[in-house]
Amino acid sequence: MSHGGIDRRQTVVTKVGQTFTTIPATLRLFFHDCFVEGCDASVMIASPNGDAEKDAEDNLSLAGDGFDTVIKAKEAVEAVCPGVVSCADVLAIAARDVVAQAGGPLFSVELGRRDGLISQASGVTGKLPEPTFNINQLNTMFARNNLSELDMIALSGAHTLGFSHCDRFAKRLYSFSPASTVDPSLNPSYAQQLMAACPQNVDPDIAIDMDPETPRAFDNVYYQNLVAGKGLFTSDDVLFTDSSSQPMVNDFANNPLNFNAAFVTAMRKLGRTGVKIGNEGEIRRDCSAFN
Ligand code: HEM
Ligand SMILES: [Ca+2]
Ligand SMILES: [Ca+2]
Repeated sequence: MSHGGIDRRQTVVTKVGQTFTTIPATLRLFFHDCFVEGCDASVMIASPNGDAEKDAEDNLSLAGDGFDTVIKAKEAVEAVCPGVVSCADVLAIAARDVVAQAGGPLFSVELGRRDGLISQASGVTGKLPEPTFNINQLNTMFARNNLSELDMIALSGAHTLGFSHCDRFAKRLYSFSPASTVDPSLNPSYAQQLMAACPQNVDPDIAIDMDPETPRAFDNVYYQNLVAGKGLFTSDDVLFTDSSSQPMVNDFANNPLNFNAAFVTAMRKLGRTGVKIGNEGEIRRDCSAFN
């Protein structure tokens, strides 16, 4: 591998050493980039007017450590071979690297993406899944990005890592339905645990581990949690409660290697979403600004 590759990888390793959040933040950033305008680093653009993709409501919870990782890794690459590797490719590689650093599968990523020329907050509306989505809404949105139900279930396994703010699931604890304030599909002791961590009117900055068992390990415990009624969002929970997707959740819960293989396949497919070539894009010098 070139020195550019070594320096770039070292940048990610150093950043993870400084803060664990680097790992989930970078993985989620890749997903949010690919689902809006394709994998083109459109999510990285900073606008002085606060109207870029990253300013959209659905992107405000993207942790700064993800952006920081990509900007630093790109600088390391740029120092050795300027103008060759796009920010979109650096983001895809960084997402791969953080999965491996958390103990997940190692895999190669396809390269050659160009960086996009558009980044608008208004363009995000309706492109990203909501935690309240049911299985049909999830399947429809992933299918629009050429991802199958199996890919969707495997990619949801990213929730084996990282944090969520309380407001994203509070309704399941306090105002689920007229018949039951707590979502009956939640494991009762898990619901208690969530209520203790997220009392009503909690500080909106409080975030909790999405995987209550192994929050720092990229593993198949996410699926074991779903089987146990410990899926944090409705969009997680439905993967097990829906009869069409339940067999795949059981398989991933029981066979970590099947999960790893499906995750790698789905990440590669995700990385092909709306890829730009030639004059459809550019190789940005600075990931946060158009050239
Ligand atoms: C299936 C539909 C999905 C929904 C509805 C969803 C929704 C969410 C929500 C609401 C959060 C919490 C954000 C916060 O409060 O800070 C979150 C976090 C996260 N999501 Fe997803 N997500 C989905 C799929 C994915 C996919 C496909 C990936 C990556 C492959 C991903 C990776 C992550 C990661 C790593 C975090 C933790 C971020 C952090 O700790 O900074 N998610 N997701
Ligand atoms: Ca994008
Ligand atoms: Ca885990």
